[in-house]
Order: sequence, then C-alpha cells, then structure tokens
Amino acid sequence: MQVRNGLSAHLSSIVSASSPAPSGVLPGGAGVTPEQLYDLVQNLPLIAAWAAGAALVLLVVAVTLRLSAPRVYWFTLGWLLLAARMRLTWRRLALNADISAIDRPVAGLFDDPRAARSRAAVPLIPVLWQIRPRAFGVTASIGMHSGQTPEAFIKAAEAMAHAWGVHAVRITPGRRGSVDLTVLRNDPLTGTGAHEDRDALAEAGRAPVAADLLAEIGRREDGQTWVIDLSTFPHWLITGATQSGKSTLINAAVAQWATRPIALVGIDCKGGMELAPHASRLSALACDRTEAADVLTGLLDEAQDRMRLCREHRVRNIWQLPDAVRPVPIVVIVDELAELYLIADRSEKEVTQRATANLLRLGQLGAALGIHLIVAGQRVGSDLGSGVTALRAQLAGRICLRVNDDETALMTFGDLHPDAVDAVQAISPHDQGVAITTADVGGWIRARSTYQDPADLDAAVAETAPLTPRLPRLDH
Ligand SMILES: Nc1ncnc2c1ncn2[C@@H]1O[C@H](COP(=O)(O)OP(=O)(O)OP(=O)(O)O)[C@@H](O)[C@H]1O
Repeated sequence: MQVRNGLSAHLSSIVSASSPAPSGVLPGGAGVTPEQLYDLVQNLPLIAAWAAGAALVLLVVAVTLRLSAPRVYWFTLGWLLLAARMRLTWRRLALNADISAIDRPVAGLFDDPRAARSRAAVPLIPVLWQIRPRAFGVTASIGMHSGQTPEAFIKAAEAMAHAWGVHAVRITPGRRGSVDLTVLRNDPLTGTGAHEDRDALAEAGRAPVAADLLAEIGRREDGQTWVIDLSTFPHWLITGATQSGKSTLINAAVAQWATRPIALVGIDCKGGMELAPHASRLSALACDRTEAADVLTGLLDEAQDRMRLCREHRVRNIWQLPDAVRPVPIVVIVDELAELYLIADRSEKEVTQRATANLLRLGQLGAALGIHLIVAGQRVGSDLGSGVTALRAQLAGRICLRVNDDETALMTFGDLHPDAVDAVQAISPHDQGVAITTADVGGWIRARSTYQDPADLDAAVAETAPLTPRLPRLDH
C-alpha cells in the first residue's frame, strides 16, 4: 500500500511538472521538488520491477507469437528487430567489408596544398535507408558516395548476411547513386516453410516417413550421424579408388533399405560380383551391359506407369498418392559406372547408348516417381563421354572417398564445391572409409563410414529376402 501511494505521488508529480513551479523547486527550472525527487528514488525498485515484468510479458508474447503466428510476429516485431540490428551494425560493417568511401582532403583554390595533405582522410559511411518489411524479409536502399560502384556492395553481400543473421542478401543496382537491398530472412525453398509442407503432408499420411529413405552410414566430423537421405538428395554419385571403402559404405546403406518396403535393383557390369551377395533381396540384377540396358528400359517403363498413375490422381509425385495405390520406392545401385559407358567395339554402341540414355532419363524423372539412383565408380572422368557430365548434373548427393586421380575428385565435386576438391586430395590411403560428402548445411563435410564386417552385412541383407517387392516391368 505504501508503495502504491509512492507511485501515485510520483505520477501526480509528473502531472504537476507542467504546472507553475512551486517554491523550493530544484535549480534549472525542471519543475521537480526535492520531495518528488526523493519519492522517485524511493520508487526506483518498483519501477524497475514493473519494467522487468513488462519486458518479460513482451518476451513471452513475442515468442508465442513467433511460434503460433510467425507472419503476424514478423510484421509487428520481427522486422523491427532486424531493422534495428541492421542500423546498429551498419557503421562497423561498412568499415570492415570495404564499402565505406574515403573523404580525401583536396586543396581548395586558396589553400596551401601541404596543409590539405596533412589533414586526415575521413571514412564516409554509405547511407542505409528505406528499410521496409516484406513477407520474405526486408528491402532497403543504400546511398553510395561518389566514386563507389555497386560491385563493392555485391561482394559484401555475404558479410551483410552474416552480420544480420539472415539467409541471404541480394544487391541490385538501383537508381543512379544507390543500390537496392533484398534481405531474405529464411531460405524460402528449404526453410521452415518447406518443413511445414512436409509435416503437413506427413500428417495427411501422404509423405514418406523420412526414415524410410534415410540410411545411417557413419559419423561426420561435426559429430553428427552421416546419412544418405534420398528424400533430401534423391540421387547420389559415390566415387572412390579400389580399397577406399566404397562397397562397405554402399552395403551399409543397402542393409538398412533392405529391411523396409523398398525395391532394390542392382546393375553391376563387372559380372555382378559386387552385388551378387544381395541377389536374393534384389528385385532385378543386371550383370553385363546388355542386361543393364534391358533393366534400365524396364525401369523407364515403370517410371512411365508411375507418371500415368500420378496424372490420373492429379498429383505431382508418388508421395501424394493414396496409400493403397502408391508404388514402392526403388533404389537402383549402379556399381562401376565406367563399365556402362566404355565401348570396346562398335557392336556395343547401340546397347551402350540405350543403357546410358535410359539411366540419364531416370535421373531426370526418377525423384518425383520414387526411383532413386546410387551410382558408384572408381574413376569417373570426361573421357567417358558427355553423357557422364549430363548424368552427374542429376546426382546432387556426392560422396568422394580416396581417389587415385585428380579428375575423379574434380568430377565429383568440381562443379558444386570446388573447395572440396582439395579436401578429397588430402585423404590418405590409410584413411579407408573416410570421405568428403555433400552436407545439407555448408555444402560439404568430412565423414567416416562405420566399418561393418562384409559377411555380417551380407547375412543381414539375405535375411530380408522375403521382403523383396516384385516389379513386373523387370520380369523377363
Ligand atoms: N569405415 C571403414 N573403417 C575402416 N576400414 C575400412 C572402412 N571401410 C573400409 N575399410 C577397409 O577397407 C577395405 C576395403 O573396403 P571396400 O571393399 O569397401 O573398398 P572398395 O572401395 O569397395 O574396394 P573395391 O573397389 O576394390 O571393391 C576393407 O576390407 C576394410 O578393411
């Protein structure tokens, strides 16, 4: 009660501050008597408690809003916080990222040139203005100083994204003397929105359980489990010299997919030796190029059947089909890619062309139709023909174990992550099972497969033979 009286006295003091100052006011004409000041000091703990309480309530409201209504949160508070961060960091960012201009002293007509030279050069910070909220983030403009060009700002875009904790900053030249900023707070393609879509589909029972297509194969150097997740990267290229640990890694993944309702198809043009131990769990196994061409033709027919089914149900991929009609996913393992592409004599030309064209077509169509490619090779180079480069473009997931030639390292990572090529070349022959692999964040990472006895893996796969789905299109 005493506290309340104190606060009301303080409030009335504020009201009375606008009225003529009574006798005994503090010097300076602030209109605050020593009694009022005493009251104010007395009530400081209460005012602090109120402020802390209000801040806490605001925080709870903000967090709740952010979780339950992200859009409302963004347009009320989120963008203001981002704008404040942009303004607070702008000066330091401009200096560190080399986007400030220098005001060099110039001698005037009547100045002494030596005196002008002795004056210190002053950095000129470009003007950040017109920060406006948008659904994807904010837009803003930067007013450049004379002598500045948009290129310097384009180079600094990544530094801006880091300083402001956003997904990306895009810079476009604006009106003369300015550049326009588009600040994307999340990756609109893979951010929370995409996960929400997937969650919604999963709830409706129309999305694959992510774990169905995900195989755990080892550990990454950031401590996370190394996985091949076909729902993130539908097709994979795996390269590695002999004895680098390729088969161990692929077999570990196969042993997990084999326990699930997934069809496995093998293409092993070296006589089927590598995949032979899994034969009882494979829906089809091709052991030479002619068989490979036939199996791939069958898979393409299967892809066309699935396309027709999707069309009939007016959906864009098999995961949106009703459970009752949804076909099983198919994982096609191609061991030793070069065997499929290299032609020994002209008589093999037609069959090779058929096989490689079908493989490429599957890479282009397969992801939405639940047909996934795991393509492995000791050596993958441009000498295999332009078809290999076209196929590589479809294989977004990459794993490169130790290789014996630079070109294979370049073929595996040179197009997507040139900086990963050096990391591949640093893998020593003693590092069996160590690889550079595609990562969802950061592009690539070092990882090591978990070594499992091949005999154990073969036995585990053999036990799953009764689960083998039949693919009528591959029955010959
Ligand atoms: N993750 C691992 N940790 C430790 N050693 C491993 C690992 N993976 C493989 N190795 C070792 O490397 C040897 C070769 O592995 P693997 O057969 O998988 O290689 P590969 O690349 O398939 O060789 P090839 O092409 O000749 O068949 C294995 O016998 C094993 O001793």
